[in-house]
Amino acid sequence: MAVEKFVSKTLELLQEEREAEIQETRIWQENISLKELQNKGICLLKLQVGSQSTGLYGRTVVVLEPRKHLGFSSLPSNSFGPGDIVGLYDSSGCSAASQICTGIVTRVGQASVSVAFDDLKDGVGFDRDGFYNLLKLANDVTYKRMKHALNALNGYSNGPAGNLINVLFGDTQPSSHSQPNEVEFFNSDLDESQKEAVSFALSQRELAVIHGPPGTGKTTTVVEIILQALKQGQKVLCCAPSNVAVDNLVERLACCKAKVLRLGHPARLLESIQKHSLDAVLAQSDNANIIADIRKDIDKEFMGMRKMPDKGERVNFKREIGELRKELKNREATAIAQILKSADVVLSTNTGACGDGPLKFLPAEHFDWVVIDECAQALESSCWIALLRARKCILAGDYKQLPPTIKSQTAASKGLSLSLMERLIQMYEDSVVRMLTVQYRMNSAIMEWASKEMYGGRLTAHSSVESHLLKDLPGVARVEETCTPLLLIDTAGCGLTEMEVVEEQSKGNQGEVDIVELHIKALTEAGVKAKDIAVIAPYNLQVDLLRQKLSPRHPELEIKSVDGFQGREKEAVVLSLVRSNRKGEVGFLAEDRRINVAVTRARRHIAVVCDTQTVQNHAFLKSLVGHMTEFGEVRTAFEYLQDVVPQNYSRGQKDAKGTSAVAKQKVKDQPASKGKQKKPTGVGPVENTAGPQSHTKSCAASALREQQNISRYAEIREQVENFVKDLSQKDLQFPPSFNSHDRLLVHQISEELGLVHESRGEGSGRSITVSRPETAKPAEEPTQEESQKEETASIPQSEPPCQPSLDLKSLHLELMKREQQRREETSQQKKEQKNVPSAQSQLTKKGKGKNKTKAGACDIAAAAAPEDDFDALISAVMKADGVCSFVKCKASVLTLGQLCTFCNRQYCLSHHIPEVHGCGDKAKSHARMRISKEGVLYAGSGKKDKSVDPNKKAYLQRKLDSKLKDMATQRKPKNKDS
Ligand SMILES: Nc1ncnc2c1ncn2[C@@H]1O[C@H](COP(=O)(O)OP(=O)(O)OP(=O)(O)O)[C@@H](O)[C@H]1O
Ligand SMILES: [Zn+2]
Ligand SMILES: [Zn+2]
Repeated sequence: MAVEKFVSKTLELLQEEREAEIQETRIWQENISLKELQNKGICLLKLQVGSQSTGLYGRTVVVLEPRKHLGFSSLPSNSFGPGDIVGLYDSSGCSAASQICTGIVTRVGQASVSVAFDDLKDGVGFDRDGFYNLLKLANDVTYKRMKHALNALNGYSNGPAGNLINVLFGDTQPSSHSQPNEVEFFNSDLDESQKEAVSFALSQRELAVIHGPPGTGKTTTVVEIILQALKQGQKVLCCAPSNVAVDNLVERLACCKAKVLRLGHPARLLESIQKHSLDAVLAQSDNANIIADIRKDIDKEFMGMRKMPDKGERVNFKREIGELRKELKNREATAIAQILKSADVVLSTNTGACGDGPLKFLPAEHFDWVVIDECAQALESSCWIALLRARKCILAGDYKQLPPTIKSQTAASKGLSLSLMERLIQMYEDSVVRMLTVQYRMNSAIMEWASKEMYGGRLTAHSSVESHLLKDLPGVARVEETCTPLLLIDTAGCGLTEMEVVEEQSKGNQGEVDIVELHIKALTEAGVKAKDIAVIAPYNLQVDLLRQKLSPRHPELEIKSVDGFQGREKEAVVLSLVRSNRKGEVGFLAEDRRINVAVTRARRHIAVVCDTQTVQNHAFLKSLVGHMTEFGEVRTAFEYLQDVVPQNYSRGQKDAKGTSAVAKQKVKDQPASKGKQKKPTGVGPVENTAGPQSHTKSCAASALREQQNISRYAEIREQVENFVKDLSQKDLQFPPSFNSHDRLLVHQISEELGLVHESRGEGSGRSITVSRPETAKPAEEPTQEESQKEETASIPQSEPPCQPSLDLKSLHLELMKREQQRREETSQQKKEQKNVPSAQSQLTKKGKGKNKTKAGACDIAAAAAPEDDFDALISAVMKADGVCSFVKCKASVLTLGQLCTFCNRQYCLSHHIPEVHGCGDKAKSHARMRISKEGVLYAGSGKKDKSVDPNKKAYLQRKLDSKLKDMATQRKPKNKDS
C-alpha cells in the first residue's frame, strides 16, 4: 500500500536528516571554536543585557545587544529566528557548566535579540556589565512529532481523515460537489483568478491546491476561503510551517471578525496578535482567577516547604503541592477545551498542531477542514500532523520558491525535500490546482522574467503596479536610478573577484559591496527611504560584509540572505550575486528557486550587481542577465568605481602561507596614468589570459571566451587607433548596441591611450564616445608628472556650473588639510628613522615608515618637505626594498613587486591591493575625491556632462554635500594599519 511505503521511506529519510543534524552539531561542538560557531550563525558571542522586562504573561524578556561601547552596532549575521530554543551562557563558553538557562527567542533585529525565559531559577539576575553567549539549541521535538504523525498515518483506521488519506495517496480520485453553489464573496475586490480559486476550493470534497506565485494575493484568497468555510459552519484548523506565516493569517482573519485562536508559546507570536494566543485568552477567562489562586497556593506551599527542616513535614507539603497541581491541571484542561471549542478558526504552526499540545483536549472529529498555507515550504511529514484531523484540506503555496531547508544532501535527493504540494501536482496535475495569475507587487518589467521562466508566462501585473517606479513614491526625485525598474551593474572584467574563507562554504565580494554601497547612496540621496530597500546576497559572508559597510549609516536598511526574505517585499531590491571567478563556478547560486525568490521581492526596482561572465554559465541566471540587458539599463562597474583597473596583478600566484584567501579582491588604485613600477598596458585581454591556466579541461569554454575577448579587444583597439591617427575626426562614437563588456574595453583602451571617454544616454540608448583630451596632446601615455599636474589643475577647471564655488573651495581646503596631515606623518616617520639607523628590520616588521620614491598628486599640490631629508630617507629605505612591506610577509618584491601609491611601499602580488594592506580607506577617499571633482557620481569615466538639467541642481548639491561629509569623516584620525 502506498501509505506504508511512504511512511517507511520517510521515516528513514527523517532519521537520516536527524543524524546529519546531530552529526553537524557534534562536529561543531567538538572541533569548532565559539568564534566559528558564530560564523556559522548559530551562536552569538559577548552580548550585553540591554533591557529586561516582565511580559508575555509572566515571563521575563531580556534584550541582548552587541557591545555598543566598542562600536558594534549590529549583530553578526545569524540564523536565529523567533521561536528558536536557545541556551544562555556566561562568557566562559557554551558548555553545560556555563549554561545559565534556556529560553525562547521572541524577536531578532539587526541590532538586538530578545529572549523570553519561562521560569528563571531563583536569583538569576542579569549583570548589566557582564557578557553572555547565546547558542541555538538543537531541538528534537519537531522530529518526534513528525515521526509520531507518520506512525499514526500508517496505522490510521477510523478517523475523520480516512478518505482524505486515500485521495492524497492516489487510492481514490479527488471528487467535487456536483452542484457548486453560487458564491457570495466577502471580499468584493477579488480578481477572477482568486474568485475561481475560492469557488474551486469550496466545491472540492477532499482536496484543493492553490498555487500563488509572488504577490498574487495568496493570503487574501486563503482568508476568503476560510471565511466561506465558517459561513458554512465548518470548523477550521489553519496551519503554516512558520510562525510568521501563521501570525499573518491570524491578523488578517481577526480583521474580518473571525473568532481566531492562536496556539503556541506567546514568545513566538507577533506582539500584535498575542491577545489571540491561548495564554492570553486563558488569562482573561472566568477560570483565570481560580487558576491564579491555585498557583498562588502552590507558591505558598513551596515557600513553606523550604523553611521546613524536618523531612516528614516536607513530605506533607509535597503531597499537598501534588494535589494542588492536579487540580490546577484539571481546571486548565476544562478552560482550554472550552476556549478551543468556541473558536471558529484555530491556528498554529504545522508542528504546533500536535496531539500532545492543547488540541488533545478536543475530540478527534472536531475540525472539518485543514488549511495549510506556505505548504511548499513544509516537509510533508509536518503537514500530516494536522491533516490527520480533517476530512478536507486546502493547500496553498508556491513550489517555485524555496523548499524546506534540509541538512542531509542524501535525504534531500532521495525525496525528503519534495513537498506535499509538489507531490500532489505530480500525481494529479492541474485537476486539483488553481493558480492565481494577477500579481499586485512588481512592475511588469520585473515580473515578466519570473513569469516567463517560472510560471509558464501566465502572470499579469495589476494596473495599480504594472508601471510603478521608485520616482512615483512621495519625496523621491526623478533620477536615472529611480526611473528604471531593472538595473544591471556588470562587474565582468573589472577584477572584482570573489573571495572565500577557507573551510567555509561562504563567499564574499568586497568589490560588489562597494558598488552596492554606491547604489544605495544614489537611491537614498534621491529620496528613497532606507527601510524601503532590501539588500540581498546569497552568502552569509557577503551579508556580513554588506552589513559592516552599510548598517552604521543606514540602520533601517534590511540586509539579509535570500532565505530571510522569503514571503516579504520591498520597494527596491539590490541583489549582489557575489560569484566572480575564472572557472565560471556558480555553485550554490544555481538553485533557480533561490534566484526567483530574490528577484520577486522587488516592487519598483531591482538592481543586480554581478559578474555576468561568471554567472552566465548558469542557464537560469543567463536568462535573468538576458532579460535585464534587453529590457533594463546596463552599467559596468567602471561607471561606479572609476579608478578600478582591470586585473593586471594576478598571475595565479598563491601565497605560500595561504593568507591570500582574501587577497585577490580588487585593484582599486591609481589614476589611469601609472608610475614606472606598474605596467598597466594590455589590460583588456590580459585580465583573462594572465598566467598559465592549470585547469585545462574545465576551461575550454572560458578559453574560447578569452579568445573572443582578445579579438574583440583587437577590433576595438584598431578602431580607436585609427581615430587617433585621423585628426579630422573630432570624436568617435560607438553604437548603443555595445554591451557592457564592449564598453569596458573602450574604457580600458582609451585609458591606455590617454583619451577622454564618456557614456551618454540611458538604458538601451546608452552609448560611449571617445575624444581627445582638451589639450589636444598626441595620444601617448602621459608621464606621471604631467598627469599629476593635470589632475591638480583640473580641480578648479572642472567646476560644474551648478555648484557654488564655495563648495569647491572647501573641497580644496579639505585637500590641503589632508596633505598637511600627511606631511606631519611623514616627518614623524623621518624622525623615527633617523633615530634608528638600522631601521630596516623595524620597518618591515611594522610595515611603516617607507617614504615616497615618487610624489603623489597631492604632494605637489601641497608643495612639501625639504628635499635633502628625502634623499637620506630614500637610501635608508632602499635597503628594505627586497621584501614585501606587509606584516610578516617575506615574499620578494624585486621582480614582481607592486608599489602602492597611497603608502608608497612595495608589496608582493598578494598584498599590494590597498584594501589588503590597510590603504583601503585612502584608496576610497581618493576615489571619492575623483568623483567629487567630476561633480557627478556616475558620469561615465570621462568628463562630466556639462549640460546639467537645472532640475538636477538641487539633487547634485545634496550629493556633493554628502560627499564632503564623507571626506570629513575620512579626516578623523583612524587606526594606523597594524
Ligand atoms: N484582488 C485584489 N485587489 C487588489 N489588491 C489585492 C488583491 N489581492 C491581493 N491584493 C494585494 O496584494 C498584496 C499581497 O496580497 P496578500 O497579502 O494576500 O498576498 P500574500 O499571500 O501575502 O503574498 P504572496 O501572494 O506573495 O504570497 C496585498 O497588498 C493585497 O492588498
Ligand atoms: Zn598602501
Ligand atoms: Zn606580501
